[in-house]
Amino acid sequence: ALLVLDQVSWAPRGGATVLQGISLAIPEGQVVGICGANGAGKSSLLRLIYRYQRPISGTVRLLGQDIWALDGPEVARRIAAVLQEQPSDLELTVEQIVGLGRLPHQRGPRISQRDHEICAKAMEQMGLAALAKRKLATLSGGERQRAMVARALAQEPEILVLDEPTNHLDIRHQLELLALLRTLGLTVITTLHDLSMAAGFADRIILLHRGMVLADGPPETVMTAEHLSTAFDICAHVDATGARPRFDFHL
Ligand SMILES: Nc1ncnc2c1ncn2[C@@H]1O[C@H](COP(=O)(O)OP(=O)(O)OP(=O)(O)O)[C@@H](O)[C@H]1O
Repeated sequence: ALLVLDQVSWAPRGGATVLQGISLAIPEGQVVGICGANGAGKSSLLRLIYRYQRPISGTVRLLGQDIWALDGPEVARRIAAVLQEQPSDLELTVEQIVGLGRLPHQRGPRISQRDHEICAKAMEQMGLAALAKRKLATLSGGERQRAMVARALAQEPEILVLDEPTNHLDIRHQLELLALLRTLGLTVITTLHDLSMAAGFADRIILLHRGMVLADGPPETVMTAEHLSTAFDICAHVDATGARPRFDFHL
């Protein structure tokens, strides 16, 4: 497997355990959706994977190597994270933001022709070519979100980690983004709140519940009425007779 989490636990300093005993092996090219209730630990799990937070026990390994034994730029060349934009990003133009994705690859201060081409392609893929000179502050929420994805693509990673990438996107742009993510041939690990979207998109769903893996596997085995009722503390009904599962939820 490309990425292996072995008995990983995490807690904030002095705080209660947020993630406990997480073991996963993610093969190259797999598209993984992480689902679960608010506070289940989805974003915390992603932060361990893109090496922002260190597990308190267990290891996260990339091709057998503990990611904490790799240096920062090496991790950044191999794992890119798409997060919500930061306030400091807002004054930058789209092409500057996307250019930041090339930083871990640059040897000197100069941006090469190849870097330019890679950034142009990433902006093109995300439908941002016409917005290249615009400051992020002037863009709509969806356009900003697409700029953050373009930056990650410019990083040319092996693993793309995304935290709620469909936030702010209208339904067409949600479908387009998920379709694009599938065509990249990358290993994709993303949190998704929309269960129908997750079921239609991911090869594999990891359903978290109170910091532990409640279910892990193909959408049809994970998205059962029983699992969803437990994970979200609701009454779930799943109609699995069609091409895609249909969900019906009530309290
Ligand atoms: N740095 C931190 N310090 C204290 N508590 C934290 C920290 N990071 C996360 N937590 C707590 O850990 C739990 C899981 O948070 P996390 O953001 O991973 O959940 P999530 O599943 O992504 O939730 P949501 O769907 O609401 O985004 C929450 O109770 C949160 O308050």
